[in-house]
Amino acid sequence: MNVSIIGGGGLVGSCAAFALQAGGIVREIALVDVNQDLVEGQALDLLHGSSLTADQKIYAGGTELVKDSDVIVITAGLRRKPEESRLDLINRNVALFKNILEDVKRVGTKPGAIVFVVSNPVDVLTYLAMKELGLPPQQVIGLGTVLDTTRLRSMLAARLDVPPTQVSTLILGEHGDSMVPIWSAAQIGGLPLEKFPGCNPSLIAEVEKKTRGSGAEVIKKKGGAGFAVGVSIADVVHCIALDQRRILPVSSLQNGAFGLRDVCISVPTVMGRSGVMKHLEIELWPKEQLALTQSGKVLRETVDKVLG
Ligand SMILES: NC(=O)C1=CN([C@@H]2O[C@H](COP(=O)(O)OP(=O)(O)OC[C@H]3O[C@@H](n4cnc5c(N)ncnc54)[C@H](O)[C@@H]3O)[C@@H](O)[C@H]2O)C=CC1
Ligand SMILES: CC(=O)C(=O)O
Repeated sequence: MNVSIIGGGGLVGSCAAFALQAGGIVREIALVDVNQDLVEGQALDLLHGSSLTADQKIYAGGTELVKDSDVIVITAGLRRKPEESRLDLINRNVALFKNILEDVKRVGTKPGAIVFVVSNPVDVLTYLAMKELGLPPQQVIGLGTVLDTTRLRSMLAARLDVPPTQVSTLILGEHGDSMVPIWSAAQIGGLPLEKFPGCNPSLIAEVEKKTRGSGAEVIKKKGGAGFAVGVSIADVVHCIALDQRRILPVSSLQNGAFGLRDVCISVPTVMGRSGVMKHLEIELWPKEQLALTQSGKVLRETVDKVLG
């Protein structure tokens, strides 16, 4: 498995590369960035630790490297400011992103390669990538609400003093202001969250509020998310590499699940070596379904504006 990261010199791209190195599952990690010195420095720094991690090839170069990749991760792009929404970034990031897609098209991709978008606004840019690259929709995904979901799980675990890996909750919808926590399906160690000792509605509301604001909080305090988004990206790449067929809230083109159509948005998605294998639909609480429908509408309207 050969993975390239376009934007690999930046914070998100380099943290993803480090998480992939620590994971030791993928064989090659290629870092691509317009900032040559920075990306060469990142690759060198990673390479220096490779005798203590796994037998991987790690190197930097230009966009031509993506033609040999099984997964092409795109993290290149501008960061939002703390007071900006992810959708506000659209005006600043679309032109840059279209140039990257042109470059990828020019060098070409391997048959079956998965394009994995992380740059924001991720759902809109995933749709753009799917349209511009002309790849089958199952081969184009976005990180969607994978990061939001791990943030929610981790903060709920800390608040209830339980191991984070025992928390099973999900956020669906937009990676942005209209994200939808699915409390109806939340469990801890197989027990329903609402009956879990110490849990109550005000604790749930507090954790939800913290999760919604956590991206902006990290930007304000350290400039942008790195470690958590890095491990989130690696988790999705490992699921693809090992054909694990796990259910992940990645963003992908919808064709009817939860009433969502012609929009890239996060729903429970079975992910394997071929990319998106299946979208799973369950009955939600009516207010959750309504919020998911609304989230899809927000994204559809933005896509209409961007694509004219
Ligand atoms: N989907 C998600 O959950 C998350 C998405 N993000 C998004 O990821 C993106 C990157 O964030 P950071 O890494 O913090 O920014 P950064 O500024 O640290 O890195 C961006 C990198 O992209 C490179 N770049 C710019 N244009 C390029 C091009 N045409 N080709 C190749 N490389 C290019 C820059 O040289 C820079 O190294 C932002 O859009 C941010 O909003 C960040 C965190 C979470
Ligand atoms: C930047 C961003 O999207 C986040 O940290 O959630």
